[in-house]
Amino acid sequence: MAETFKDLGVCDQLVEACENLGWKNPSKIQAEVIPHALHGKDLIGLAETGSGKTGAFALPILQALLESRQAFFACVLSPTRELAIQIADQFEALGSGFGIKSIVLVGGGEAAIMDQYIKLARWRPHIVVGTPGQLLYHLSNTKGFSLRTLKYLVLDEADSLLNDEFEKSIDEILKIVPRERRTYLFSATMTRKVKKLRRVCLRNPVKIEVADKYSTVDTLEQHFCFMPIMCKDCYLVYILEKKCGISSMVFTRTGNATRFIALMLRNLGLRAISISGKMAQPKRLEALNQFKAGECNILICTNVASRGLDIPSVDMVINYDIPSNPKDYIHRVGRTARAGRPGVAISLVTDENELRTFLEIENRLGMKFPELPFKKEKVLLLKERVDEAKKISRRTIKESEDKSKNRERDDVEDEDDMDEFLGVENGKSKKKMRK
Ligand SMILES: Nc1ncnc2c1ncn2[C@@H]1O[C@H](COP(=O)(O)OP(=O)(O)OP(=O)(O)O)[C@@H](O)[C@H]1O
Repeated sequence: MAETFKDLGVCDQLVEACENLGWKNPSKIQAEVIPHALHGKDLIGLAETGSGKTGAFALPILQALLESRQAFFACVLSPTRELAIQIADQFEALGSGFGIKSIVLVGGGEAAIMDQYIKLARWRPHIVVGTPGQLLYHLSNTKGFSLRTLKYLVLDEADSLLNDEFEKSIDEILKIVPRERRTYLFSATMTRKVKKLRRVCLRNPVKIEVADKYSTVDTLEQHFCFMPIMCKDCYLVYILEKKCGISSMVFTRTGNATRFIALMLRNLGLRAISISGKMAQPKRLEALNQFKAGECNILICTNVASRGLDIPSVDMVINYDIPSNPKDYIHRVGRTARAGRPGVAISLVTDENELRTFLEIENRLGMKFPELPFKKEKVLLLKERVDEAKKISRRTIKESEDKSKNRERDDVEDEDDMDEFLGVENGKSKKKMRK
């Protein structure tokens, strides 16, 4: 196997860019993928979380771009906004030294759309990274932006993008982009459903699997902990306090739970922050940046943060709620133990249902995880503090909900005053509009 990026055929400029990032040697997936990519092949790349898949597709695209520069040369699709931003950062880090421009097309309100609109029109970036919906929005609404000359299409987290949720938008995008292009699909968990893969119109793709279909990395220590649901928060706090100072991600099922748990932990003096799909984009980014910068060392999140996010400092992942399938488990726990580093994953199992799901996960991975030997009496010493913290969180949430209800009511009353002022007829039509 090739020892260096140069051996793989990577050009000197990009070898230097890799060195600047501290990438001395190619990772396994990079070593396998890059030569095929440089020979112009379509690719399906399957490798563990944190194994350098982004570099595996970014380097060949950048090399081709350096040979013939062109606006809107490549498009990378991602299922989440945060991942899209991260992929664009990687292209920038590797390519900005030679003037490669990339843009991120993700939702985030009118200001974001305007900013993207201006950049697309005036800047004409080489690399477009985005979520399918926002890319389609710009393809339909932004003058002068088209992917008619696109040379490379990448579906990162391809199995997620080929799911029902994105089916319509991906099909629309595939209709728009030229058939004469290179197509790359990458993920740590890939669909084997040929029908799904066929939709993407790959041409004699080379399939590179550096991992078994379902696997986690060797440097990840995995455990579970069984407890009655009533004590779950005490166990969470116990673990986080025991491992205080390290950086952790805690996964829950719902956005409401992320908010509640983050408040509870903060009331206990822990530096926690939450992120979920329910939050407005600027808040999501702000929370993520605070976590990345180490201002908060505990991120409470939903699956929105489970795929692709590369935050090297994450030491521990806690499944507060068990993920509903092995794939989600792999992506969640893959937020730690990245690029050869060590990491710990702990799953909190509270009832028979969760236990069944957890056993399924173990089966699919072909592993048995040890149970953490916590002394229940010791954990329950926390109960009073935790209950008090929960009470305060509930009150805080109720107060903020009441405040926003009052604000809404004030807005409606303001409109009613305006209706009165404008006359009944006008008022009626306004109310209709409001409905
Ligand atoms: N050749 C390399 N040498 C050292 N570090 C590398 C190399 N290639 C990539 N990395 C680093 O490894 C980390 C993980 O890379 P990346 O995010 O591309 O993983 P991934 O395989 O896409 O993971 P996931 O499946 O979770 O999306 C990043 O911090 C990246 O900078």
